[in-house]
Amino acid sequence: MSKGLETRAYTDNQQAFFFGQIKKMAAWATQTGKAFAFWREPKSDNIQAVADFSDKKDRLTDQVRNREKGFAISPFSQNSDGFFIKADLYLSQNGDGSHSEDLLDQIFEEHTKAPEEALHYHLSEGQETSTPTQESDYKKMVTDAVMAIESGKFEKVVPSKMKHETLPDNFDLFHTFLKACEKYPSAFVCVCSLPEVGTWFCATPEILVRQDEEGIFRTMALAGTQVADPEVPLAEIAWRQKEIEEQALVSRYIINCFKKIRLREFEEHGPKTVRAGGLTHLRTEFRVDTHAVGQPEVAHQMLELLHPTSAVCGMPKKPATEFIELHEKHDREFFSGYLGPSNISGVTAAYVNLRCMKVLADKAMLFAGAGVTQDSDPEKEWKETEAKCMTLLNTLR
Ligand SMILES: C=C(O[C@@H]1C=C(C(=O)O)C=C[C@H]1O)C(=O)O
Repeated sequence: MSKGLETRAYTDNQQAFFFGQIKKMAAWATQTGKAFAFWREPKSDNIQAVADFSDKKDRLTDQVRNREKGFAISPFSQNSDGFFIKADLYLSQNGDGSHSEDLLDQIFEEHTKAPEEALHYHLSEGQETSTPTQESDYKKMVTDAVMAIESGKFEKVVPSKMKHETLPDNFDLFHTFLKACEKYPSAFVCVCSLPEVGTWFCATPEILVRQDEEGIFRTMALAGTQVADPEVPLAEIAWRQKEIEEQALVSRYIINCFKKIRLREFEEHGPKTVRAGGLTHLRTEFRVDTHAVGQPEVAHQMLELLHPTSAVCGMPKKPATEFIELHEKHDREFFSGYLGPSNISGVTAAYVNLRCMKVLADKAMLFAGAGVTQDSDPEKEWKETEAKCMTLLNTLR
């Protein structure tokens, strides 16, 4: 098992101390205009955090490739850059973060006294006015998508919606984060907060790329969705042709990307039915031993080629993107983009920003999409997006 996936027992004191540090970091960073992120990787209990000391955030360019330590967040649109949060400060619950208590207190100064308050986070201006997607508009979009598919414009598209939820009076983002960590042990749970962007929170089931310190590269084709019936064992869940084809398209897309970088030796496992919160999906996992195949740059190369995958955009990519740009009334911003740690404890990972929300002062903007193919039913796709939104709504209510 790689270093990032260890689990350890923490004493209550250790935990309270570490959680206090994260709260102090967030208070200091928010009040001084610094970017920060904290996260927990799937099947790990190690919460990690980074903060960038600079006032102006770097646009995401070559930092991941250049092996800089930090945290990357990239939007859905390929026309705008993401951001890179440098790990000037790195905290890790398992003790890998190498900052002494004194040094941290010095950095956080007056913020050291207020760790009991609700977690502070950056707010972005300008988005509060965008209106949530109406059910009728979403269904019309699905109908239009099916027509476009029938007329041969593309094979698959993933229309999305945006939904508002009022935050509870006693809302505490850190508490919500911990609740999501507990409820969704297999998800990548993350808070990413920048003055330029605002604050995003996700509990996503989807790895875009992950390469660990042993050089093992992973990605996955995740698509096809059903609301999980806890009574039915995973092995007994049946899939319709529609979902099987939809997921196979994503697998094919990934294999094509491997071909583009002339990578022939990869392991393919699946498709298998997997649970993600209250949902089940079909998933094929891909694994490459980058040392054995002599291609150490697979993660960087694949990141450029994969994003956005047909799981969140469609196939072929260009006409599907055009459909999304033309039909969706909201700006996806960082929804269905990617985010994750870069060169932290030997791990570089980008997860697809799904089951996510943008956190505002008194409300959240939730985002969800559903893969539309020729056989899609507008009612079913709408219900699927509602079910996807429940992942985070269940941590708020
Ligand atoms: C687009 C989303 O999820 C993606 C789309 C899926 C689908 O269409 O069945 C399933 C998993 C994800 O790859 C989302 O969660 O908003």
